[in-house]
Amino acid sequence: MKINGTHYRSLWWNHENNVLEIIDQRWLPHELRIQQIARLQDLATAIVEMRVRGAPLIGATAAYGMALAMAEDPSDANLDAAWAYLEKTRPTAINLRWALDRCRRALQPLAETDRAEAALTLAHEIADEDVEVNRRIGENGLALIREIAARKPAGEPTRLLTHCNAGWIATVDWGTATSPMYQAHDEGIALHVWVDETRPRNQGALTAWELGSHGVPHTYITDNAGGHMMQHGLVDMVLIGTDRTTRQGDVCNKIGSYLKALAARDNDIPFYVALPSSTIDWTVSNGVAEIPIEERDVRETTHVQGKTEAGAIESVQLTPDDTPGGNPAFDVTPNRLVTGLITERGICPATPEGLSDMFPELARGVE
Ligand SMILES: CSC[C@@H](O)[C@@H](O)C(=O)COP(=O)(O)O
Repeated sequence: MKINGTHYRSLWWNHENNVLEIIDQRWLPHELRIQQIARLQDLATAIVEMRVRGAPLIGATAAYGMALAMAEDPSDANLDAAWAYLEKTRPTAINLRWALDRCRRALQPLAETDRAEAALTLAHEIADEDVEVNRRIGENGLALIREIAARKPAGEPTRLLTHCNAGWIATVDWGTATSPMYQAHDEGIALHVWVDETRPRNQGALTAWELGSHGVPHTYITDNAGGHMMQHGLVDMVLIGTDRTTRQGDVCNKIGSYLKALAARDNDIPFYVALPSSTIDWTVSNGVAEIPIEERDVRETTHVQGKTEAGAIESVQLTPDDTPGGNPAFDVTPNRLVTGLITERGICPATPEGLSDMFPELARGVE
């Protein structure tokens, strides 16, 4: 999507210097900083520190990590070592393992001399595919928004609520939850998006920045405001992304998503989740019992980063000195609270049958 009129992806390969370039998201929305990455270790740090973040982008970044590793040492031992090293960078988003498995499967049978080039080609392929898949998710979600918009009184916008940042910078381009929003806006449908701040890391500020750059009307609200907005008829649909979706349709996403699903159910508001099939973990069923939830540094809860009046980006402490903090980064919304899953192939119910009918060949992979 565009930043100040220039089209960007969230990461790209610099062919001149043979390095990966990323947007370092720690400084957004206040500063656009690009980082060049030439070493596997730096790429892993970028994932751990959330310079790159969002499930699909983590997957694409990891594929470039495998390419950097193969350029350094294409041996079998290093192929396995790079897989293991990258796999432990973040535990919840399954796109990470999906991309690493795909790379290892493709590279293992090749001669060592061919691996570096093949790994880079594959990383480009994974990145390009992500863009196309998200564009299609947008088309499928757009059909839903059109239906809701058609029922609205003239002059009233369709009001969506989103949580976290499932936007273009959480993917290679388009985003998952935001892709239908961008496409609806571009088609001329009047939209208004309620953007949850998403404490503790405030990914809502990233979503607000994205939507603002594209001209989509939106309002940044506190995480606690959503239920109130729903009770007052101000939300037509909740639309979020996911980091891991189980084979029965449970959805693991940024902490706080579950509470929005509960409020949506209580108010009879459709709750949709947008995802590429690479976010489905066919090996797990019960999300609450089986998905590992990342526990992040408590400093993310006790401190907050923002821009001072003088324009400097600074971190300040919110809590008394030495306050113990807890920071589970994701939660699971059980499938019974999910109205539907918007995928690149279409919209399906969040049920075992819904998913296996939509992706029979993937579902069969573990049966
Ligand atoms: C298209 S991204 C979907 C999810 O990855 C997104 O909603 C999310 O939870 C991101 O978490 P983050 O911790 O910022 O990587």
